Amino acid sequence: MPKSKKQVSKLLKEFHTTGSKGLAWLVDPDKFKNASSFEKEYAWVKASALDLIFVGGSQLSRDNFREVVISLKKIAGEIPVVIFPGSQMQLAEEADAILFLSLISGRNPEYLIGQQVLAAPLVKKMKLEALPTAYMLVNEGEITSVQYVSQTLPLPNSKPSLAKATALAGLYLGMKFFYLDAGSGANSPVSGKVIESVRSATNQPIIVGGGLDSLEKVKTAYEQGADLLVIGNAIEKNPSFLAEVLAYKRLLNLSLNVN
Ligand SMILES: CC(C)=CCC/C(C)=C/CC/C(C)=C/CC/C(C)=C/COP(=O)(O)OP(=O)(O)O
Ligand SMILES: O=P(O)(O)OC[C@@H](O)CO
Ligand SMILES: [Mg+2]
Repeated sequence: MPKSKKQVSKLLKEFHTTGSKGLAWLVDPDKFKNASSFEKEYAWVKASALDLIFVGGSQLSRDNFREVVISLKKIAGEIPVVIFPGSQMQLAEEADAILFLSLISGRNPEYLIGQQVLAAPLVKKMKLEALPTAYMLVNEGEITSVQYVSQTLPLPNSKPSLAKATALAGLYLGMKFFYLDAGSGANSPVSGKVIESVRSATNQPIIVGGGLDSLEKVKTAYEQGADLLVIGNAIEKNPSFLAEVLAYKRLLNLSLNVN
C-alpha cells in the first residue's frame, strides 16, 4: 500500500506557520469490530477535511493492530495514517508515519528511551516517517490510562511554568513536535495557559488531545494555540461528532482566511 504523498512533518509545520487548524481522529484498535462494516461506515472520510488519522492505545488487549491499520488505509485515501504508539508492539508497515514519542513529563526510563530503542530498528525497516515528539501528560486529579500504564505523574494544569520548562528541555533535546495530552476521556482538557506557555517557549507545532468532547472545548483549544487537535473517545461515543468538528474546523479556517 502506498505511503502518503505528503510528509506528515511538513503538514504539521504548515499548520504552525500558516495558522491553519488541523484535526486528527484517534482510532482505538481494541474497539474495532468488523473491517467491512467499518470501511462502509467511514467511506466518506477520504473526501472529508480530516487531516490525519491516529491509531493506538495505552494498552491493547487484542492482536489486530496491523489489520486495523490496513482498514484505515482503505478509508483514508490521501489522509496520512499515523501510529500513536502506547508501546513498541504497536507498529505496522502499512502506516505512513509514527509519533516517535518520549514521555518527558514523566521519569520512567522505559517510556523516556526504553520502548524507543526497541522500536527504532523496526521503524527504519518499515520506512515509517518518524516524528520526534515530546509527549507531555497534563492533568490533575483523575488517573487516566496513559498515566496508569506509564506509571508516571502528569504535569499539573495549574503550573504552566513547569510545562514550559519541560517543553524547553524537549526543544533543546531536538524534539520537533509537542503533544500535550490530558489523557483519554479526561474530565478537563489541557488548560489554555499550558498550551500558550508551551507554544511561546517552543514555537513548534503543538498537538493537543484528551477530553475534547464538545465544540466549546475544541474552540477553546484552537484559540489558545493548538495547531492540531486529537479526538478519540467523543467520536467513539457519538460518531457524528467527527463530522461536526470537521464542519466547525472548516468554518474556522475560512474565517482565519488560511484555507
Ligand atoms: C514506540 C515508541 C516510539 C513509543 C512508545 C512508548 C511511549 C513513550 C508511549 C507513551 C506513553 C503511552 C502509554 C501512550 C499511549 C497513548 C495513547 C495511544 C493513548 C490512547 O488512548 P488510551 O489511553 O488507550 O485510551 P482509552 O483508555 O480510552 O482506550
Ligand atoms: O480519547 P480522547 O479523550 O479524545 O483523547 C485523545 C488522546 O489525546 C488520548 O491520548
Ligand atoms: Mg484505548
